[in-house]
Amino acid sequence: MTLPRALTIAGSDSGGGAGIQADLKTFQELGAFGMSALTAVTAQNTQGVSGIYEMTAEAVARQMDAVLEDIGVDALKTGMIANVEIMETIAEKIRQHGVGPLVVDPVMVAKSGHSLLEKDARKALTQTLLPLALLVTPNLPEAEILVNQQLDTEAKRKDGARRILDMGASAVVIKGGHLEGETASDLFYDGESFLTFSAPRIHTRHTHGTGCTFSAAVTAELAKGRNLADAVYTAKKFITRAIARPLELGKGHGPTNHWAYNRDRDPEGVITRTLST
Ligand SMILES: Nc1ncnc2c1ncn2[C@@H]1O[C@H](COP(=O)(O)OP(=O)(O)O)[C@@H](O)[C@H]1O
Ligand SMILES: Cc1ncc(COP(=O)(O)OP(=O)(O)O)c(N)n1
Repeated sequence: MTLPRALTIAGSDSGGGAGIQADLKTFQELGAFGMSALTAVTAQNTQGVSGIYEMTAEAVARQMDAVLEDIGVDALKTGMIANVEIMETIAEKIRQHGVGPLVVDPVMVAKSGHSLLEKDARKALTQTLLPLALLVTPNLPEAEILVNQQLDTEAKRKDGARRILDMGASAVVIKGGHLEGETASDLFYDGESFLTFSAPRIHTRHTHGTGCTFSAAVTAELAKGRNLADAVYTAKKFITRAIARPLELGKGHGPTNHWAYNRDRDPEGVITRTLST
């Protein structure tokens, strides 16, 4: 038996809702064999981050070599990267091993407000990893930082998406979890067409790790050989179901429910995919 192989290069969330833990749970639920290269250990729960312990760049390089020289990957993603040295090492290893497709989740700040990427590393992201990415998945504040502009209208978000592609990524999804309104709409652009993936907004405080889970789901689907737009559609279904059935864990912003996707079917037609110019 063979399984599609997916690698996450990201930080550990001791609370299990985001980071490596969310990625591996998502890979498993979507039928991919999950592997990891740890960039940092965080002491974290539903109430926030109380400690960050970065790996050395050497440790990240050795983990990637170990996986890529032996097992190989069908798709990979990055999440929390912590600092410029680790970022440059990851880019170098991806080029050296010639692996892809790559999904870059440009994690900068946790919802609890804690910084997960040093400020000087934000600029480095556009020069190192974005040019290697098949897809980059910023949330709205991250997209605004990448293009250094407020993206408070759809027209501005489309312009922002074009500018992110100018930085070298092949496609982008600007995620809509931070938008106001009754739908959670994610804007996809691949240089040819804009697609909006929308789902009803779920009113819950348990949205810790939504971005990690979403990008991991895209990665698992790419590992299976799905095309990019279909991979994003499945990821949207996965995250919507995971948010819709909260586990009510912890005293703060609890994790989403990775278990729900395969066991708790949403009504047909909840996710819409709209083409626009
Ligand atoms: N309350 C919500 N209801 C429905 N979907 C949501 C909600 N919050 C986030 N999402 C979806 O979860 C995914 C992750 O988005 P977002 O929360 O913006 O990312 P991040 O965790 O990186 O801030 C997107 O598909 C977004 O539309
Ligand atoms: C270790 C680690 N990595 C990434 C995040 C950010 O996760 P995200 O999916 O953006 O969700 P929130 O934390 O913003 O809810 C993290 N917190 N920890």
